[in-house]
Amino acid sequence: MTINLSSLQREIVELPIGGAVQVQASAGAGKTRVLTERIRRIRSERVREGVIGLTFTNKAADEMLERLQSLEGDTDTLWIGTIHSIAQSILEQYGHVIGLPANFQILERDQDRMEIFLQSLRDDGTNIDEYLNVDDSNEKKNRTRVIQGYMNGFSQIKREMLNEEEIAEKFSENPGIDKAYRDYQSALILSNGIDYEDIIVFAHRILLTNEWVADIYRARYKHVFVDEAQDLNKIQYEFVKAFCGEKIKSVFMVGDPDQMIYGFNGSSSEYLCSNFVRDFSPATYKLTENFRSTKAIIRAANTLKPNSQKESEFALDGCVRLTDATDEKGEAEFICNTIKQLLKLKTHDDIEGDITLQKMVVIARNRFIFDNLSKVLTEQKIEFHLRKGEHSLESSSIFGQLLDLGIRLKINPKDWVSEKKLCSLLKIESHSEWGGEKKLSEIAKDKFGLISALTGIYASLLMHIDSLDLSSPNIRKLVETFRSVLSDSSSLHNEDAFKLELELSIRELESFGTSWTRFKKLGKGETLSAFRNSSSLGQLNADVQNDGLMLSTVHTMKGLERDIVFLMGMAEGVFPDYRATIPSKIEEEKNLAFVAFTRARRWLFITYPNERTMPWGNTRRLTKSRFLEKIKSTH
Ligand SMILES: Nc1ncnc2c1ncn2[C@@H]1O[C@H](COP(=O)(O)OP(=O)(O)OP(=O)(O)O)[C@@H](O)[C@H]1O
Repeated sequence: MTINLSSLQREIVELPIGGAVQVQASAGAGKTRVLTERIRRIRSERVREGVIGLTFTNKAADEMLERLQSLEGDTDTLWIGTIHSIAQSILEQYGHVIGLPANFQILERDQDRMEIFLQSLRDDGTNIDEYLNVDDSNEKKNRTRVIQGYMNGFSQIKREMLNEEEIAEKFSENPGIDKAYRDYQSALILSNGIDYEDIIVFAHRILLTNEWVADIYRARYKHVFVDEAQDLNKIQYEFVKAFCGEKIKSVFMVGDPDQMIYGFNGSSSEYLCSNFVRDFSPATYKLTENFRSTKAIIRAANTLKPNSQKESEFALDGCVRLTDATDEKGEAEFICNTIKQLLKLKTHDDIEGDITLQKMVVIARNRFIFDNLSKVLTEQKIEFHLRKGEHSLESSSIFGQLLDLGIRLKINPKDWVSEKKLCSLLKIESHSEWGGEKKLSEIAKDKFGLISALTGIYASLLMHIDSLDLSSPNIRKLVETFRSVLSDSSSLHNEDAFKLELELSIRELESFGTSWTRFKKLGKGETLSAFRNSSSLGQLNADVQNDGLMLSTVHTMKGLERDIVFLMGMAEGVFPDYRATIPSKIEEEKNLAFVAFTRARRWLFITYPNERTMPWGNTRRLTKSRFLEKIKSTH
């Protein structure tokens, strides 16, 4: 297969193999194309040398794999995944060398990590429950925010690899944080849990302190690629560096500083632009030709980031339209009507093939902006779906929750957070403060306080989970058994609530089964623990049928493109977000707006309402977003 490459793109792909390369490329300049083509070239010339490709999202990893699908050769030495999943797999293999238990579990929910923190405070004699137990709801919120502030601090300490002195300096207004942090870490370890940041922190530690482990990987993978490298944070960058050590020099990083949108996660384009240059002395390239968008869109993007991109030789004129509406409903109606007109138009010289809903997307700064639009789309019978983020939805039926909690407990009996939740769901006494003693089958024999026609099924579910073989669980049998048990229960009651709960239980059981099938198909492992951790990292989300018009936040639209883009809610306070008050935050909002504009291939419709209804009923005047100051509608 031959792929079009510009002469500069080709030059990068053809660079001698072995050295480091940095590519800074603007939106639509073909970053992903250059990266995958270079991997293809290395794979064809150095058949035996493994390649590792690091991305930030599972979607990006899947897309890269798809583009490389036709590659010949040993696929065992092509390892494409998110930084987290690759680090996690190092932990699964070699966690023991730094004392990590084999059944460690990723605590992906904020709420679970918070529970661990609260317990560590209780153990330290702090009466945290009394502190949080206040009647005044505002005060309660404030106090919860204080606790959340600590949790954010812990993440920052890990991400930025702060030592004691640096912690004292950074958190000078909160001198207790260092001790709270150490207590939190001990409590996490006691429950065999690790949090997201720990995945990278621990993998980094393994590679740094055990050269022999790092050498095993380095013997296999000789070339490292990092996509969207503008989003690296410190620990992630250091992880890549530790992976390479002195032996791997062939490191290819590509990114666009104008699209750095994860500042809240400690990301900084400095790692791509400065640290990488300092540590690896790469050949450096800049790609500015935008192959994706029409002239009108490139002009609009350049109003935000002057001279960031050039039109490609073949760029069409395209169009950008700015429209305001009286209120949010008016804005939603305008979008719906325009969509209908476009569909009626059927074809246009600017668009290849028919104009369809699949060629369009509506983007907004946050998902709440879609409320009015969703209503109007439903009324007008226009099919749509909201693009989901990376993380799987939590179960909501009791059966689904028990399945999840039961499996967590089966893997890790020390997981007292799950035990507490499971007991509270079944309305039984928690066995002990710290859990870990009671087996699921014993819990199943308890007299549940939960009144439901399904309690017998819940008990047998726990027994069944308890009997699973940890190293090779028969999940298919579990799913089949309970699908038929649940289906047979439909005649037990006629109430709507019961039927709905039953339906949801079956759906959640089936999606659990689908995740297992995906886990096996992707060859992610055999054990129950690997299955759960893979699921925590969002690697097993089923490819849901996404029909009709896509609605997406800017963050979930990153890296994607559509012929026709609607960007709605472009008013001050919404975009930029009202919380962005300092210059660096405003700059990041501008990067987000830049990402939003540049998702469009042909036409961009930007809208904003002049008035907004607040949740308590009042209305508020809105003004046009500062990011539209220099935008002029084209016709
Ligand atoms: N040399 C080329 N000739 C024609 N089209 C190209 C060329 N290079 C890239 N493209 C097309 O331009 C679009 C953008 O490419 P790609 O997605 O690789 O860019 P990107 O730099 O990763 O974009 P972004 O960062 O904005 O998501 C794609 O539709 C791609 O097929």
